[in-house]
Amino acid sequence: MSEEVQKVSEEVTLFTREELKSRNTREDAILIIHNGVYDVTKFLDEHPGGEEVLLEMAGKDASEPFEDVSHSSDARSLMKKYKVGELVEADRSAARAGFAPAWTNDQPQDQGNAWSAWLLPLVLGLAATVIYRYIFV
Ligand code: HEM
Repeated sequence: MSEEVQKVSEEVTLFTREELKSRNTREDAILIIHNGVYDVTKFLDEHPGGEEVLLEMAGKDASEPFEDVSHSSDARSLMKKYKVGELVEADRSAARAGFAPAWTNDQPQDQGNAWSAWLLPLVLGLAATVIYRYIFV
């Protein structure tokens, strides 16, 4: 089992962003999506969103526009068919914006906000109590 995994990982072709830059033509179109490298040359005609958008992003990182469109799970499994490799470690982007759970990075910030969220009602409550006592007692 572990041997099999080893074998698969050895077969992954690694690319640098630099060498992919020039692969932006109708005859040779690649996309970078979430650190994966996709050869979409044969997919240009079939893409439901049209070939223009793919050609516009060819040779570049299309992670953001890909997520902006909210592609279906069908689209996500279809893209596996066009995967030809991955970016070298040094060129990978750390954030997988579209896939990151919302709570991962925001937690400390949320806790900070929780404090100020408590403070305002507390001060307003105290002020209301003081005013009430001043007027009615
Ligand atoms: C290998 C990469 C890609 C695959 C396999 C793919 C696949 C698909 C599929 C199957 C659809 C039909 C709707 C759906 O199922 O979500 C679609 C729609 C679309 N895609 Fe892609 N796509 C890819 C990359 C991109 C990129 C990089 C962009 C933008 C630069 C893009 C822009 C669009 C647009 C604008 C639509 C039309 C949405 C609509 O009409 O509602 N796609 N794509």
